[in-house]
Amino acid sequence: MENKTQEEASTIKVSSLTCIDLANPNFQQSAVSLKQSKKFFALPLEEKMKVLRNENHRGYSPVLDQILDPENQVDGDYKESFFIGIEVVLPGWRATMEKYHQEALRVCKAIARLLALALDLDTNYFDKPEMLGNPIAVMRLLRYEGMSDPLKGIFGCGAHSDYGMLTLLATDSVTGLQICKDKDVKPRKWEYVPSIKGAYIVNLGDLLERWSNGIFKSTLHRVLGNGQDRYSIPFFIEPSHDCLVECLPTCQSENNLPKYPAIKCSTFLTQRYQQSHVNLSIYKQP
Ligand SMILES: O=C(O)CCC(=O)C(=O)O
Ligand SMILES: [Fe+2]
Repeated sequence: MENKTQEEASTIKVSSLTCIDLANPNFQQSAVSLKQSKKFFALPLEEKMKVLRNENHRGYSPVLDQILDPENQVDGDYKESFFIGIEVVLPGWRATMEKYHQEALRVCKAIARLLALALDLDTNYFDKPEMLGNPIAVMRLLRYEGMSDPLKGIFGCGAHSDYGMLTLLATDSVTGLQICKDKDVKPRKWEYVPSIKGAYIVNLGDLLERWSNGIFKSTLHRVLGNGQDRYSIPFFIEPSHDCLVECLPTCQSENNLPKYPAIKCSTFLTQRYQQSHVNLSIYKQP
C-alpha cells in the first residue's frame, strides 16, 4: 500500500473513495481483540456500569445510549460499546488492546499517506505534529443485538457518517454493515458490505470531507441487526485536538472556493459526540 504510485493514487481520487477493504496484515491481532471484547460484553450489566463512560466519552455505553439518526429511529441504537481509555480488569486485556491500537494506528497513517498522494500533497503531509503526528486515535468495542426493522425505525446503528478523518473497522463474520454510496441521491440505496476474513473496512469521515473541500465524501453507513449478536471494532483517527481543519491548499482554486469554514478539530468532535449521546445524568441514582 505504501508503494502506490502517483497514478494509482489519482485513480482513487477520480472514483471518490468511500469504503475500501484492505488485506489485514495482522489479522490475528484483530481476532484476538474481538475475542477480548466478547469477554467484556459478557460481564453482568452491573459490572459494565462500573466503567460507565466519563465526560470525555471514554468507557462503557449501554444499549440505547447513542442515537445516530433521530429522524429515522424510534429508539437509540441497539448496541453497547466501550471506548478504550479507562481500565478494565480482565486478564490480558490491556496488552491485547494496546497491541491492536498500535497496529491500527500504523495502518491508518499509511492510508493517510495514500490520501495525501491522491490530493496532490506531499506524501507525509498529514504526518505533521498538529495533524497525525499527535493524533486523536480512539478504539471502540461494539456489540450489536436484536433484529432491526428499518420500516419501524429500529436499527443496530442509525445512518451516519463518522466524525473524524478515517475509520478502520474490524468486524466478525456476522453481516450487518450497510453503506450508501451516493448520499445525495434520494431515496437512499443501501448495500451490505461483505465481511471478508482478514480484511479491514475503511470509512472516510466528515473532517476529511471538510478538509478536502468535498473531493472525498464521508461514508454514509448504518448497521442492521439480523438477530445474531455482532461484534466490531472501529478505530477512529483524527488530527490533534488543536488542529485547525481548513480547506487544503490543493483542494481550492478561484473557481472552487472553500465550502466549509475552518473549525478546530476538538470543537467539531465535541459537538458531534454530545449531539448523539443521551445525557450522562440519566444513569445517576436518584
Ligand atoms: O459496527 C460497524 O460495522 C460500524 C460501526 C460504526 O459505524 C461506528 O461505530 O461509527
Ligand atoms: Fe460509523
